[in-house]
Amino acid sequence: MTNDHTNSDISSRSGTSTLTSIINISSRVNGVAAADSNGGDGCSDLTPTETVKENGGPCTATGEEPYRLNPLGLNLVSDAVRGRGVFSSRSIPAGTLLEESPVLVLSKAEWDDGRMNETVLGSYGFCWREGGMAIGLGIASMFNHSSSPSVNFIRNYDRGTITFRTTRRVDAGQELCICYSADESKLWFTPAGREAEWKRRVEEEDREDEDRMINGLWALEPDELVDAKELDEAEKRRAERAKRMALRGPNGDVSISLGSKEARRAKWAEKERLRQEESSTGSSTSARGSSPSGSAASSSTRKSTPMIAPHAVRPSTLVAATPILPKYPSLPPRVISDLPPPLHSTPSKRYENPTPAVLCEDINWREDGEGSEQPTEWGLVRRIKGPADQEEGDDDTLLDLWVVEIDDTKLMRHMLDFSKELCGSDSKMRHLKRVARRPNVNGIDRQMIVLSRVEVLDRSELIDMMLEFHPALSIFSPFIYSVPKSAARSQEELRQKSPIWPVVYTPALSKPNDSSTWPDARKSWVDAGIRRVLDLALEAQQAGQVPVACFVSSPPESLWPSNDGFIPPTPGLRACSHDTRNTELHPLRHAALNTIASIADLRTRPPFSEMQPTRNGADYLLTSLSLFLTHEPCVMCSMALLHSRVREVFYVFPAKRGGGFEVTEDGGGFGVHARKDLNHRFEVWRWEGHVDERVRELLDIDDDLEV
Ligand SMILES: C[S@@+](CC[C@H](N)C(=O)[O-])C[C@H]1O[C@@H](n2cnc3c(N)ncnc32)[C@H](O)[C@@H]1O
Repeated sequence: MTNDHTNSDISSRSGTSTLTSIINISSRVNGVAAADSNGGDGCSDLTPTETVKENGGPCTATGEEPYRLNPLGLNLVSDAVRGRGVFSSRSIPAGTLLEESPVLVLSKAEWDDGRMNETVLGSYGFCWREGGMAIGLGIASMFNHSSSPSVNFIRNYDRGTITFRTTRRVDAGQELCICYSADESKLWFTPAGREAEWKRRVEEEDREDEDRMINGLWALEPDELVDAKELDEAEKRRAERAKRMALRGPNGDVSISLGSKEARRAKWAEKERLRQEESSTGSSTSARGSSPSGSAASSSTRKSTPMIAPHAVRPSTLVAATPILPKYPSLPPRVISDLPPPLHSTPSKRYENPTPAVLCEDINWREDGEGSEQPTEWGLVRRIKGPADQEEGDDDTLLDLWVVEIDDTKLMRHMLDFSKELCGSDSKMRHLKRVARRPNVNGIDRQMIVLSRVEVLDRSELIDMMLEFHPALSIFSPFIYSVPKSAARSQEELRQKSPIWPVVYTPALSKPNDSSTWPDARKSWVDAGIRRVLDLALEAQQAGQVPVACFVSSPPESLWPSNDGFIPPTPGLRACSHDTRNTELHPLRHAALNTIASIADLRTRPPFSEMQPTRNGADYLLTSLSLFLTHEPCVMCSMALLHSRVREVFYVFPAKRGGGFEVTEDGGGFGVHARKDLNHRFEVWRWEGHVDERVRELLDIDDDLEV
């Protein structure tokens, strides 16, 4: 097949058949016939989905040879939600090169002017250098997205190819996925299985955008108003918002909005209009991924985001940088003498180049737990729960709901539809079955249907809404009923809760609360990590530093958890640091922040710069790493650890005041590592093993010092 032929073949087709052609080309590039060259065992092991054969049609179980894409025995398998994807028909080890796929590169102008986002190719482009876009041939275009990908890709700009390599072992029948974007809110489609979470995020973003827009308009001086109509619209939005707020619970956590689809469509149309206005006035920051072609806006009817695959951005994110920026009232000029005195006496020191990070020595531990250099009386390590863990464990509390009793089966349908519309989006009611059957006093069964949380709607609002939904519902009289606040996490809980109200059963992964069940190898490794930071902190103390130290490392492979979502860490990556505020004359040089900076620095230099990053676009993160600290970190460092996506943290000394992790029974403390309102959680463990009294004294720090 000549190049000319290939090109015309591709451009003359559209949709699925085009891509099937591309795949056939790939097979030939790999020197493999399209038919199975591996003596494979058909598509039965790949159920429940179908295998796509060479002509794009499904392979039936009629003894037909299974289709293999390349010598590794990769298959295309399709399902209704995600479309086609790449599956393995045999076990493939970590680090295997799956394919180096050639790409066709379009410049930014070609992509935008050709309105590619409005074509089928809009979902297939890889961002390329200088704002260009690349369409991958071979299997490149067939990988679906996963947030814990089994395949990594590297763009080879000079060769015009993309290399795909496995990041972990992939078993026969498993799908091979890449990560399009570490931030899933930037995807232009709802990742399968994430619909509920996605809906919640879109709603949150919409609310934020709306706030921004309203506040922005409100902050404009009258003579700066671009258009009086905009002000009207802002006013309308404010009113709408106020109305919706009235339907929210005290935490503002549920939005009950009947017919919200139309509202969202209108809002997005408005955003697109604003975005277009912005790009026509040239004020846009035109980085790819934050500013699609102007033409893309008109495609909003085809799909919500006319953006391209990896690193694409949904429109609501685009508009976050919206045109109408708030204008803050100008502050009175500040008199220099009002300012506090400078924090440091030698300002030149503040901006010294930091010394490059060094890969510190590994810790001394034993797989069998025996014979470490400093055998410890093995101490207990206790898991520190955050507010989210505590809430999940909070199992015996009740929730007040509005319910109705119903015996008329004809009205049942209407009432169920109303209930679905009303409480379907309330995350605090998802654990409840909507109907309960209860024998009443005369022994006759009665049905009850849940409607809403009492704290979200009052009775008269609810009755108005019922009437508006269907006049026949006006005969019902809602009353308050107390139901279990959370799902059943064990069979025992299911038995206890269901007689009160039927709840769903979501068995919890049992998380150990202490180290008693840990394997010896983990005990030995954690012990060695703790010893390392105690030693480092003593050295820091002797050097006149604040005696707080930190060590971060990828855990040895034998200690990796076996759960699906675990992303293997960068092997051998580790760093340590102590607090350096005294020598660097900088108040933010805390041990944890220094260590995060060291990891980011190490990843930019060999050997780590040459390794596959654990996840594209996430090179600076502490993904899957374990971190040891002498002291519970301050809130700032705890947030930095959260932002770095650390996997677990161990520390020895709790903060005397205002640490980032520990929470008190009366609800004090922050529990930054496990909060529902933050987007990452990690495990936190407090070491309660033996620490020499003298060491404790030397490492004691002031009550008020943030570390
Ligand atoms: C580069 S294509 C991947 C191949 C595609 N499945 C096909 O059949 O051609 C990207 C498209 O696949 C779908 N997709 C990929 N990953 C997905 C996921 N995790 N969940 C749902 N759809 C996904 C989306 O429709 C997206 O626009």
